[in-house]
Amino acid sequence: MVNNYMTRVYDKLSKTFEHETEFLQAVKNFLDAIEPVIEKHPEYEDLAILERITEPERIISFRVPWVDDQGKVQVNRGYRVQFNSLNGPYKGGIRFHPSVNQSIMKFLAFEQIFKNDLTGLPIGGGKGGADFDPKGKSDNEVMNFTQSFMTELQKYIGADEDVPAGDIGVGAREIGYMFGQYKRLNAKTPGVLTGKPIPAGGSQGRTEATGYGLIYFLLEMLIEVNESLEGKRVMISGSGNVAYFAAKKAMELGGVVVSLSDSDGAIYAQNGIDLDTVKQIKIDNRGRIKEYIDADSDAEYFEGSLWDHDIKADIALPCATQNEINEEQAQRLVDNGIKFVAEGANMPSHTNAVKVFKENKLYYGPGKAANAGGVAVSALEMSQNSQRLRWTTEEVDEKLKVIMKDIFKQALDASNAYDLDHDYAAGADIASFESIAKLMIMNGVV
Ligand SMILES: NC(=O)C1=CN([C@@H]2O[C@H](COP(=O)(O)OP(=O)(O)OC[C@H]3O[C@@H](n4cnc5c(N)ncnc54)[C@H](O)[C@@H]3O)[C@@H](O)[C@H]2O)C=CC1
Ligand SMILES: O=C(O)CCC(=O)C(=O)O
Repeated sequence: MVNNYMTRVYDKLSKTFEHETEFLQAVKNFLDAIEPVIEKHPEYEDLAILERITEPERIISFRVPWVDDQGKVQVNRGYRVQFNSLNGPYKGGIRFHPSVNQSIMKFLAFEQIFKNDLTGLPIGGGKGGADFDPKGKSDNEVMNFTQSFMTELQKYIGADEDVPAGDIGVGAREIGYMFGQYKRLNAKTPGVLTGKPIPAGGSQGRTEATGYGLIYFLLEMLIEVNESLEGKRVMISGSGNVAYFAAKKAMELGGVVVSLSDSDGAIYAQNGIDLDTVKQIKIDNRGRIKEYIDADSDAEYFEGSLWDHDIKADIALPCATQNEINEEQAQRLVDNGIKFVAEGANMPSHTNAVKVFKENKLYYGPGKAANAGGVAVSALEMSQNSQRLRWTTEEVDEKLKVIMKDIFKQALDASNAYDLDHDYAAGADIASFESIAKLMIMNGVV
């Protein structure tokens, strides 16, 4: 970053929020990417475009008291970061994970502004969560916690104000409990949350959307350089919602998925993973991925990170969590033949890892663009709820394909316009920033 205005803004942020490492990382990556746009628009400095875009409209943080199965009172901290509502109601998931803090919430909400803009749908950027660890908790404990979380959160959300959904640790079960509690307190329509169970007003295809959308984005990356998914070896990390449905769609389209993981370790199956077994372990029984090797004697299990192992493959799809790939692990991927990286998770590749991908001319699809299918179908769920309609699985999937194709095109076109040689990360940032900056100017000083 050499532009003086940008440097001043970033320096101030890094002094004020020196402990918010993930937030600063996301902002720095973004500013580096949009530098050519700022150079073209010196008037943005007087309009304080960057100061405004990096300051959340508001951050809500709150106490979440609940009672565990032993009758003991537990307390967690909940958050909702309402970052930017220029494009519509704040939209973004709720994460339940012990690592949740203000920095992680702010980075996710910041990314969401641009991701949501790329979908072309009328949704602003937000994110929320709590430092609650669902691992090992009973169904009753999860419900107690979730109801207490919603009892406070419901004061700040609404179908036209802020529409949360799921993220790590929050799936249809948790959204169902949240929606039940919201209705009990407000007696309002379903549009207040997305990712709801289908009978409670959820959309067909939302559960699958992030993983499927990731593969539709990957297909565009492949087609652009005259390649296909057929026969390609695909490494996937994570084994949650995004990883599972990415694996399913990749296999359907001829890819060979050779790995999955969780926070304890990773499985590797040379000839491809059997997804029915994974479904039984991870989705039906909420178990650990290690159990897979009991059912598949050809598979191996490694403790620790998937990315620490030498696995020959063509495509890597990180679908677990932020900063899961560091510089050294990125170099290992390059050395093992990976040519395409598309991110299902949010910011899974550390900044230095992305540098390695770029230096080695890998095709790199950033999470902000590649994983936008989930929030896009959430916005379609909002549309269906407000029209009191239900679209079929096929209708939703068709719309998702069109949206992912369009997001890829926006990233590619912006990369071409600035002569960036297939830099889809910079392209996605530039395309969405240009659109948001225009909107900021139209809206006056807000
Ligand atoms: N659910 C959605 O619609 C969307 C999710 N994402 C992102 O995708 C990623 C995964 O989310 P979901 O699949 O929804 O969550 P999930 O809770 O269903 O699954 C998370 C997976 O990541 C693994 N994991 C968590 N921490 C880990 C660590 N430190 N090391 C290795 N594995 C770890 C977990 O074991 C689990 O397999 C997150 O970054 C999330 O923000 C992005 C867009 C939408
Ligand atoms: O569907 C949504 O609103 C949440 C999606 C989300 O959290 C994400 O895109 O990271």
